[in-house]
Amino acid sequence: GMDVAGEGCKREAPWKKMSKEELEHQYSPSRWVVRRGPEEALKTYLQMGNHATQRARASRRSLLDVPYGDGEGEKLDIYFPKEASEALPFLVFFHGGYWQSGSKDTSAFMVSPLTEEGVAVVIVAYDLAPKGALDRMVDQVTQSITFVQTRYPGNQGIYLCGHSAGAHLAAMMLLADWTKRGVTPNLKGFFLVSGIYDLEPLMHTSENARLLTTLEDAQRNSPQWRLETAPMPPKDPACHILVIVGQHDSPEFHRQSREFYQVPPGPTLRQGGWRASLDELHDVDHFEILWNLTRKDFALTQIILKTIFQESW
Ligand SMILES: N[C@@H](CC(=O)c1ccccc1NC=O)C(=O)O
Repeated sequence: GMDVAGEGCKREAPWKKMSKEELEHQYSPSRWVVRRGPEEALKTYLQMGNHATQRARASRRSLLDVPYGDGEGEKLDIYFPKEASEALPFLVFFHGGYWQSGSKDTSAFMVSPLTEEGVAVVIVAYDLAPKGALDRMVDQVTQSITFVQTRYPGNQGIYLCGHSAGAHLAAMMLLADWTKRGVTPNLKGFFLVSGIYDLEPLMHTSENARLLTTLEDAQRNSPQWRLETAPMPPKDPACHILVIVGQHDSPEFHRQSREFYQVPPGPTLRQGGWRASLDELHDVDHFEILWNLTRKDFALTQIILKTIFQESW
C-alpha cells in the first residue's frame, strides 16, 4: 500500500521492474487519454492552445516577445487585466512538451479567466532540446522569474504554474539560489500540473534519451532527488505548493506526483508551516487538465483563483 511519509523505509523504485515497452507506455501521456485517440488528443491540445492564445492577444492588453535575457529564445508574453495596475498578482506559466516541443505562442490557455479576475499572466518561452539542455532551461526559467520581479517590484505575489515538463521546470525553482540573481522573487505559490519530478526513468525511454546523457544530469535536474538528498527549509512558509494530477494520467505520472508531494517540501514540511497539497482532478487526462483552464468553471481554474485570492476571502 501507500506508505506514510516519515516512515523512513525506502522501497525500490517500481519503474525499475518495468519492461522497456511498459516504461515507454507509462511515459507517453497521449496513450492514456480516454475520450479520443492519441493523435487526436495532441492535435486538439495544439488547436485549443492556438485558439486561446489568439483570443488572449485579441482581447487583452499585452506585451509580447519581451526579452528576459540576451538569448534569442529568451522571450515572454505578459497579459494584463483590464484595470491598469502594477500591484497585481502574477501567474507565470511554463508549458510542457517533454522539453522538446511546445511554444509560448500556443500556451496562453488560462489567460482569459485569470485576467478577468485581476491576475496578470506571463507565458515564458525557453530553449527546447536539442538547442537547450536541461541546465540551460532551468537557468532560463530562473532568469524569467527574476525578470518579472525586477520589472514589477510592486507585484502582489508571483505564482508559478507548469504543465508536465513545465511543472518540472517550475518545481526546480524550489531549489533556486536567488542570492546569485540579486533579487528575490515574491513567490507565493506553485501550481504543479501533471508533472515529472524524477527524471531517471525517462533516461530509459526513446523520446528523452538525448535529453539526459548521464545519471548525474538526471539527478541534478530532478527536484525529487535533490530534495530527498538535501531537504530545504521553506524560504517563505506561507508559500503554497499544489501538486495536481489528472485522473486519467498514467500510473507513473500519479506515482511521480504522489512521491513528490511526500518529500520535503511535502507533508513533512507541512507540519513545519509549508502549505502543500496533492489533488487528483476528476475525469481529466494529461491534456484536458490544461486546455480546460480556458474555462472559469473548471475545478483547477477555481483552485488557482482561490489560492491567489484567499487572503482577501
Ligand atoms: N509525445 C508525447 C507528447 C507529450 O508528452 C506532451 C505534449 C504536450 C504537452 C505536454 C506533453 N508532455 C510533457 O511535457 C505524447 O505522446 O504524449
